[in-house]
Amino acid sequence: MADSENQKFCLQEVLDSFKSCLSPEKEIYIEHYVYGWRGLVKLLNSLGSLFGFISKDAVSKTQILMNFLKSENGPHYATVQSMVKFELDNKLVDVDKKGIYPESGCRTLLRLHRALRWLQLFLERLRTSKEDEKTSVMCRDAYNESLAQHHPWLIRKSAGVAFYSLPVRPAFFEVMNVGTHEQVVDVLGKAVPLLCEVYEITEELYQKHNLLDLP
Ligand SMILES: CCCCCCCC/C=C\CCCCCCCC(=O)N[C@@H](COP(=O)(O)O)[C@H](O)/C=C/CCCCCCCCCCCCC
Repeated sequence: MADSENQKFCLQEVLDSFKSCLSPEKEIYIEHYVYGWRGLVKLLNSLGSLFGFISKDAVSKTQILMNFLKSENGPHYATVQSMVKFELDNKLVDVDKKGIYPESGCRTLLRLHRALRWLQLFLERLRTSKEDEKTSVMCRDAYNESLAQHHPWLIRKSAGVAFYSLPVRPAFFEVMNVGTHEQVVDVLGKAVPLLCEVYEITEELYQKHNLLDLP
């Protein structure tokens, strides 16, 4: 595991990464998008071994994208928009069924994009919840409304078991590392619309190119 994934989680840092990933022309910089996810993985790693399989998958997907960025084709992977154009123009995406490009940038980012919807729904629930509401229920409901539709039975069951071990809301707010609970709610109020914007831009782009069901 990279050192950065062992460091202390800070919600503000994650927010800053997702903020930096949007260009003035509303292009999405993959590097900052990946930093945002890596920041979130720090929190996941602090939640215990039941979340290990989720963390492993998130790390592997961010690593695939980073490897593209560092490759000789790196400049084509600067933004989600340029990646989509490059991979489609050069037929580097398995569009209908898995084939010779099982780890294309487009399908890898799609998995994180779907997870971003879960995150958005979960954070909005956290933000508007009352002190005694269960984080496991908020997380499960957000998951069922989003990612679960794309996961097989075994993953859904394992995720469900992990959710039960989530800390209670006040403890979760402490882990965010941004100060008082009012401050956490305030930062969440900024984070949710930002994640929503990044999500919508990607969703529209993928829809336009028929990429929303990549195998
Ligand atoms: C203020 C922050 C509070 C929230 C912090 C959340 C921290 C979450 C960090 C990372 C989220 C994990 C992202 C997971 C990406 C999953 C991508 C995916 O769908 N992968 C599946 C399909 O991939 P392929 O097989 O097609 O390559 C893969 O099969 C999935 C494997 C792992 C299971 C994913 C379950 C995701 C559950 C949602 C995350 C729950 C984390 C709860 C922490 C509060």
